[in-house]
Amino acid sequence: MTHFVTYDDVTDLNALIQEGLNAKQNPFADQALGRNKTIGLIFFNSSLRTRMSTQKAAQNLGMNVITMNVGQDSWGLEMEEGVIMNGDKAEHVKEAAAVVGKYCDMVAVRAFAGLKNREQDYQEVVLNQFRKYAGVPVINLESATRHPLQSLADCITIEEFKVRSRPKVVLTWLPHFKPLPQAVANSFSEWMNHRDVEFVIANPDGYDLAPEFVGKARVVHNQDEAFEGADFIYGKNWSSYEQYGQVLTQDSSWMVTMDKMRLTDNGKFMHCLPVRRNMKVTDEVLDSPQSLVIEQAANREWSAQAVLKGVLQNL
Ligand SMILES: NCCC[C@H](NC(=O)CCC(=O)O)C(=O)O
Ligand SMILES: NC(=O)OP(=O)(O)O
Repeated sequence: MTHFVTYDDVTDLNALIQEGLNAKQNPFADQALGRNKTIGLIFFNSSLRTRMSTQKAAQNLGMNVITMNVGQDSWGLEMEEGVIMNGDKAEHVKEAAAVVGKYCDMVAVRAFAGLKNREQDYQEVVLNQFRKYAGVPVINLESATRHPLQSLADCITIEEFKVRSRPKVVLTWLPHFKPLPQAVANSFSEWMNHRDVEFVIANPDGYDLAPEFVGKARVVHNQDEAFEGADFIYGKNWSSYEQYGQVLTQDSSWMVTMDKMRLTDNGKFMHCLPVRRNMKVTDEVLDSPQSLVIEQAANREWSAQAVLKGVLQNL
């Protein structure tokens, strides 16, 4: 693996899932592989899981880790080419990425969607600028349109907990008062489209994801109908793609409750976290044995380790 930015960087998903499961069984088997190698973790946005699990995975592989929060620890970075830099950004990504690439053997970047300009967000400017100028492999820690380390952890979790060979997996929109990115939902859909699952997306009118991410999924606008017989309920809020970045409704009837979970076939509840309790999903669901959110977050370590191993092997 050279870069890990989209699903297209994966050559064999089953093998990558197996790598994650192997790492979970034997975390320190590849300690020698990352010796004297350094990963830079660059954050333009907040993080708990991605930051800690990626650092842990790198350390399990014997790597050194340098973490930086852009705009707090470092200078603000200009992304646009050819501009007069007379604003609040003191450094251009051309120099910054190139310099980081000198200190690090690979660079991992988190840069969320701005949710103001759809074309700009969907061009993945920040990730692509790092790819262009860092001169080392780039790993996506959640970009404007995708969160592939999350999706790999989700695949691992579904593999571990499925009770039938072709489970029914439902990605459902949840209510939230803030506009959130589509990245987690896009990515989950992209990856589920490559799995042997019955995949359904449930969202209110006006919240359909971009067609290239929906793929062959069945989209329904009735949550109860989607939940019937489901094995996995994957909850996430996202702002509208059509009316880009807008909150069109906060309809609380889309919150996941135990009554909703009873429509499933003893289904499991998944969410990437952080989750706002009793707004997106009730305490009762999150605190029940049907919730997999902690196991899912734990699998972020093994997902990151599988990917970093693949990149190290290709250096
Ligand atoms: N990395 C996991 C999700 C990150 C982000 N959530 C958030 O920003 C939640 C913020 C809040 O609930 O205030 C998102 O939806 O893409
Ligand atoms: N799920 C996830 O990416 O969590 P963080 O935003 O805390 O990293």
